[in-house]
Amino acid sequence: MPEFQHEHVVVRSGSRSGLPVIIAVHSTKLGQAVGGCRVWRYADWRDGLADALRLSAAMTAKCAVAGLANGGGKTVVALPVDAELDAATRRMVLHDVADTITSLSGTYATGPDVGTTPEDMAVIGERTPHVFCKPERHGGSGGSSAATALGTLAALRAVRRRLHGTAAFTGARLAVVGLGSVGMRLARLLAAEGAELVVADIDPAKRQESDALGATWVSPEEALTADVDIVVPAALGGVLTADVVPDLRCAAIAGPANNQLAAEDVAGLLHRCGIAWVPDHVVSAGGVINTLAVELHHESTDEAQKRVEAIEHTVADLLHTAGLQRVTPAQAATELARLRLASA
Ligand SMILES: NC(=O)c1ccc[n+]([C@@H]2O[C@H](COP(=O)([O-])OP(=O)(O)OC[C@H]3O[C@@H](n4cnc5c(N)ncnc54)[C@H](O)[C@@H]3O)[C@@H](O)[C@H]2O)c1
Repeated sequence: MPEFQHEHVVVRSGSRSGLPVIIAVHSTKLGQAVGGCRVWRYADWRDGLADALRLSAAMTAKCAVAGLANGGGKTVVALPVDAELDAATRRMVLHDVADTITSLSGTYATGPDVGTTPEDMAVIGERTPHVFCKPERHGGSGGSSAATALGTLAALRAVRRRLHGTAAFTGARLAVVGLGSVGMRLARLLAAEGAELVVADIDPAKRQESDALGATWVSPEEALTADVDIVVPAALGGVLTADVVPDLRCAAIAGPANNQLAAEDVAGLLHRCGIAWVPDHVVSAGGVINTLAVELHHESTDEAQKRVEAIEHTVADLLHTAGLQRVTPAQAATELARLRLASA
């Protein structure tokens, strides 16, 4: 039986919506647990619970590796597969989430995630102060995609330096898979720095802007297996399967998409094939770093940006340690998180 590693897990029927509201607090060893609020459809509410357990543990690792004085948590509202939330029901759900957060006495604060927006955080904020990323007009720092893109760029600089001895992107070849709010911002930043881009998205409407950036538009499968220096997964998880690894032609993979590995052991497989994979929780930490710097520590946007850009050093150190100790960057990140938690 797997060990129960969470400090506190609440599952309750929302008193207004009747929907399952799940909050998993994985760890408060380093400080208040933080993690987004996912409102998503599940075949079984227990799948939502499994998501909350897994994602809250990943938030603990993310905060620890990023050097934040926070722990990991996650909210999941498990909707039935056929559910459509009208505006009134959505408010009820968000107030149910807020009351569940209140019941945790400040040990956990939430923010946006899949299926929620900064506007939703303002609704949660009507009933609890423990919420980040409200829109700026409501006193929050808004969405985190820009900081996540900037942090990803910083991570890619470290990878680029490790591969080619330079952090400049001129002439570097990268494939960005997924041109959503993070991926498109990142593609713009990379194109502005002279990178040669291969890009993909399942939404053909993204093609026009990518053409304007001078990127080569291909299918998502072609982008993943493109002959480039670095593949940047920036869409959904599970893209790195054991089957796809032999077809990969890149030297490294580093992107913000959550849960890129279809199974844990794919990290070892990539390593044996000579492909450096940087864990997504390290690459995508820019959003949470920026939010906490601005909203919790009241730092200026410049100071927050410097913290986000420091992801370059975190990734450089992990790649260096992994090389020295002959372990995967994922193992090096796990060990770093373990040490930071142990010394808390
Ligand atoms: N937004 C953030 O601040 C943040 C922070 C941490 C992690 N992430 C993760 O980064 C990833 C991207 O986040 P986002 O906010 O840009 O999401 P988004 O929903 O704005 O964009 C996702 C994009 O991927 C495309 N897409 C979906 N399936 C695809 C496929 N199979 N192949 C190619 N493209 C596909 C979508 O059409 C969309 O354009 C997600 O995995 C998210 O969980 C985001």
